[in-house]
Amino acid sequence: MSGEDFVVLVPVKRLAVAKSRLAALGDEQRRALAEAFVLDTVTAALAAETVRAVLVVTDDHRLAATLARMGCAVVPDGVSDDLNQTLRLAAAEAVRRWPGTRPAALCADLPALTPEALDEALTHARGNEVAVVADAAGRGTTLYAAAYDAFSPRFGHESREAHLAAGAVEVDARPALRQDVDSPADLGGAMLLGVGPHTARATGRA
Ligand SMILES: Nc1nc2c(ncn2[C@@H]2O[C@H](COP(=O)(O)OP(=O)(O)OP(=O)(O)O)[C@@H](O)[C@H]2O)c(=O)[nH]1
Ligand SMILES: C=C(OP(=O)(O)O)C(=O)O
Repeated sequence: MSGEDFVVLVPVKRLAVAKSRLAALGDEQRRALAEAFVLDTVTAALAAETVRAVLVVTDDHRLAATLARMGCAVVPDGVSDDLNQTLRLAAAEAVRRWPGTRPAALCADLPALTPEALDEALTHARGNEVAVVADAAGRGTTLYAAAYDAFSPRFGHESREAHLAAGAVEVDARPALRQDVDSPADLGGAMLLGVGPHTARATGRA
């Protein structure tokens, strides 16, 4: 598992509009959960042994300040409303700042993520030009890691299939890395796995 050779790129939508599929929980709770998921996700990524740096991409200025205090590098979106192009630009910035590293895009809604789960998947990813981890539903993608020259993510609708069709290799991962939270039911799944402290507080479990 040795070698801090990955820069983890974490895209984060502005909290005012993030996690719209949790709107039924009320605006305050939607926002609190969206923030808690980000904080638990980056806490795990920062602690992973294979990770040289965590580069968060966000236009949320208040959250950016919090994340910088935690030890993340933060850049604004390169373009508006185009997650994949924003990630490509962030990958270029990552390789410029940390030469010799590989970019890996990680979704920001993984409150059960552990450093060990991320290390294990990135270790498997290392042997492939492009590697992905599917979300718990088997339709989306939680992690996309690629050599810089091949870095061309296709996050969005049915992204697992889109990534595989473009030649990515799917790597095994623990549930902690696959359980993204898009809906209230997904939150139940993450709670069963065990969530990080921010999400535990936001759900009243801490
Ligand atoms: N920086 C940035 N991050 C984005 C953007 N769109 C989505 N993301 C992030 O990309 C990941 C997947 O996002 P989505 O599923 O599209 O959005 P979400 O906020 O998680 O959930 P919904 O609003 O319910 O779709 C999450 O980490 C988002 O925060 C964007 O335009 N800019
Ligand atoms: C954008 C994606 O995430 P979500 O499952 O959160 O929509 C995706 O899986 O490609």
